[in-house]
Amino acid sequence: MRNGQAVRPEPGARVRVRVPASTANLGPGFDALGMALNLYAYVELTAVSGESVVRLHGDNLDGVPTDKSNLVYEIAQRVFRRAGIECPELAINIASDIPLTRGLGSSASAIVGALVAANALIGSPLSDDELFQMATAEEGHPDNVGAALFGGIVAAFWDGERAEYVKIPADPRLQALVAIPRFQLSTEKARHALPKQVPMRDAVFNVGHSSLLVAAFCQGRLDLIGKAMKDALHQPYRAALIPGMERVLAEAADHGAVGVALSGAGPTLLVLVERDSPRKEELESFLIDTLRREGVEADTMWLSPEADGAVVLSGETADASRPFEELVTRRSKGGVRA
Ligand SMILES: Nc1ncnc2c1ncn2[C@@H]1O[C@H](COP(=O)(O)OP(=O)(O)OP(=O)(O)O)[C@@H](O)[C@H]1O
Ligand SMILES: N[C@@H](CCO)C(=O)O
Repeated sequence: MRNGQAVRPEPGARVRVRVPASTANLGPGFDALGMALNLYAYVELTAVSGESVVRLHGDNLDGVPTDKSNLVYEIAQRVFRRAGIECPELAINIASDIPLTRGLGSSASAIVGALVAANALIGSPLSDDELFQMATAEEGHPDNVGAALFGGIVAAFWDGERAEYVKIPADPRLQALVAIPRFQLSTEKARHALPKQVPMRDAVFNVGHSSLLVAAFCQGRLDLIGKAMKDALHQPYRAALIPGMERVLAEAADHGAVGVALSGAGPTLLVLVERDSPRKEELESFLIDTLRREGVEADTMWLSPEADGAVVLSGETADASRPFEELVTRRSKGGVRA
C-alpha cells in the first residue's frame, strides 16, 4: 500500500529522523532476531539548490565519508529513483551516539535513517513494508534493520527476495548492559570467521533455542531467557576475535545476568538484566574485569529496550529543531544511563 503521492521537494524542505541502535541475534537468532535499544542516531535531509553536502556531528562517525559515497546519500538517491522523483541535491546532517562497527547496528541506523528521511521528504510514497524490503536487501539480513525500523524485538526472515517480520514488545522489566570493546570489528570480518556448513546437531540446537527464546519473550518467562540465549552457530566461531567473550558468556549468569550474548557481529557483549536487580554493579565489574584480564578495554553502558523504531521528528518536538551537535549527548566511555 502506498502512503502518498511522490512530490519533488522544494529547496529548503527538511526532514529529521531519529533511529534507535539495535542488537542482533540475541544469541541463537542468527540473522533473525533483533532488539532496538535507547541509543540513537539522527539523520536530517534538506533539499538544496546548490551542491550536495554531508556534515557529521559527534565523535562516533570518524572515517565515514562525506562525499557522494556516503551511505545515507546513496540510500536516499535509491528512494528517490524508486519513487520516480528526479534526485534533488541534499544537505545531509548525521549525528550518532551509536559507536561504529561494534555490533550495535550503526550501519542499520544509517540505512533506516536515510530510507525514512528520504521517503518523508518526498511525501512518503513508499510504505513501511517497502522500506523494510529495501533496508533488508541493503544490509543483507533483516535483524538489525527490522529493529531499527520498527522498534521492540523483531523476529524476521529474508529469503533473498522478500523479508517477513513480527514485532514482539520487549519486556519492561529488562535492561541491557552492553560492554563495548575499544576496537572495531566489521560485520564483514566477523562473518568471514563463520564456517560454510554446520553439523545438523548445531542447527537443531539453534532452532530449538531460538524458538524457545521468542516464546519466552512472548510470555514474559524471564526464567527461560538465559537458557534460551545459548547459540551454536556463530558465537563459538567468533570467540577467537573477542578475548574474554567465552568466559563472559559462561559466567555472567553467576553474577546476576538474565541472559548474555554477543551483540550482533560483535565485538560488543550484551547482557540482559532485571531492572531492579541488586547485582547490577557486580555484573558490570565482572564484565569489565573479565575483558581486561584478556587485555580488552571496554566501555559499559546501561540501556533499555526501545519500543519505537525510526521516527520522523515533527516540528512540535524539541529534538526537531535542536542544533545538530546538541543531539549527541551520551558518552560511550563509562556512560551509565538507563
Ligand atoms: N551514520 C552513518 N553514515 C554513513 N555510514 C555509516 C553510518 N554508520 C555506519 N556507517 C557505515 O557502516 C559501517 C559499519 O557497519 P558494520 O555492519 O560493520 O557495523 P555495525 O552496523 O556497527 O555492527 P552490527 O551490524 O554488527 O550491529 C561503517 O564502517 C560505515 O561504513
Ligand atoms: N546477524 C548479523 C548481525 C550483524 O549485522 C551477524 O551476526 O553477522
